[in-house]
Amino acid sequence: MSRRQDAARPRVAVVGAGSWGTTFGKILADGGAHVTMWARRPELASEIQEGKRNSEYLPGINLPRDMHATHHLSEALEGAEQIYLSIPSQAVRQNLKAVRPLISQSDAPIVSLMKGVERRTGLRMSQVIEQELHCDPARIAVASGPNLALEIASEQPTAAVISSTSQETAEAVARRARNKYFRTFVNTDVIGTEFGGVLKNLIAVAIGIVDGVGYGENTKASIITRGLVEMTDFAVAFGAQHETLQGLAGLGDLIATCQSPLSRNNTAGRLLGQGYRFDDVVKQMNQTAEGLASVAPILQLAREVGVQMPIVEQVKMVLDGTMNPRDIAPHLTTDDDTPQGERTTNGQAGGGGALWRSIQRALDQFRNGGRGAAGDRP
Ligand SMILES: NC(=O)C1=CN([C@@H]2O[C@H](COP(=O)(O)OP(=O)(O)OC[C@H]3O[C@@H](n4cnc5c(N)ncnc54)[C@H](O)[C@@H]3O)[C@@H](O)[C@H]2O)C=CC1
Ligand SMILES: O=C(CO)COP(=O)(O)O
Repeated sequence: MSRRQDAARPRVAVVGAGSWGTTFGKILADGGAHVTMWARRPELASEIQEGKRNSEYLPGINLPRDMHATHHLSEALEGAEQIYLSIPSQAVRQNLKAVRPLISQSDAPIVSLMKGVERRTGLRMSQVIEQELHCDPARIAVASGPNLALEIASEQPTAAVISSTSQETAEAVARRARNKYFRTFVNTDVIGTEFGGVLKNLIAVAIGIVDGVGYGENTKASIITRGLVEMTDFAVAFGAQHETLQGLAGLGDLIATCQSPLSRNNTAGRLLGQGYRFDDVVKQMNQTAEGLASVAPILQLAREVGVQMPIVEQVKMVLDGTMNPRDIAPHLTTDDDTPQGERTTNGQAGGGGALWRSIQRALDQFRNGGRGAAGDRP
């Protein structure tokens, strides 16, 4: 590609050059954008810029020849029409403080690729972005779904959902963030989409734990199924749509993360199940396992709205060293003595659920102006 052709392409910035940031940069570049990655470490920026590799996070992957990288934030953000953020959730606020003065003249959409909540505040990443950048929520989007970085970097066909309270923002981002191997749907349920990504990490830690102990498929299927109920109850209590949790950002991501040894949350859980202590697990993980930091704030939020999360509670006890990993599986309900009904939906269960879903669909179509944008609706 000539310099002139390169300059004519829409510019986007990706802040964070770990496994997901770099993979998303590749998605965007393969979709036709002029991508500049920001890497915190100069040596990583130069490996991407010069060698078109990120050997620490994406071994064996060749990055697009026209993908750029810098360790100067101002260079990465200059002229960006869309800005994607992919840094560990606990570091987002401090990084946004550096981003803010550099984009004061810009109204570019800000897209969160992260799947954690802030430990100190319990806030979702879109809320932290809104606070730190003082921007209209309609400018913020989040991307989520069954998106194990290394598989996508190998160009295996994958779907994701882009969510924003503004349908227009969601569609603009979804149009940019797609290519022949990466398909993006849209929705306007930011709460459900973000919480889906956060909560499936906690269930994936539980799955890792029982895997590490040596339990088999029945145990894992039981935890995945009951885990989805916990995820749904929690997210709906905070205003999410039930259906979002059945879609790519909920069930889809839950399946991928719970099944794959590529998942860092699953891997962290497996080490705990094998008997490693929490501190040793953290030392062994050289990549981000968001679930470990999200457990405590999620349980705090659950208590505030009166939602019971027996599986997540047990994950916390294993992390704290107060429960033997072997004991996690039998306690799948909150009350082991009294048999519970197998409730799989929230308050709109039964006949009301179908009616509710058709009302939601009608509302969605109305919001889309009858254009039938590809919503992520099962
Ligand atoms: N890797 C994956 O398959 C996927 C990850 N995600 C989410 O993407 C987010 C980022 O995760 P990954 O890229 O996987 O993590 P990673 O561990 O691969 O990379 C994190 C990057 O952030 C940098 N970093 C660490 N501390 C920092 C700080 N204080 N300030 C600035 N940069 C810092 C690291 O140097 C590294 O480049 C997480 O929220 C994760 O849940 C979402 C979908 C898929
Ligand atoms: O979010 C992911 C897949 O969708 C990645 O999961 P891990 O962070 O557990 O690797």
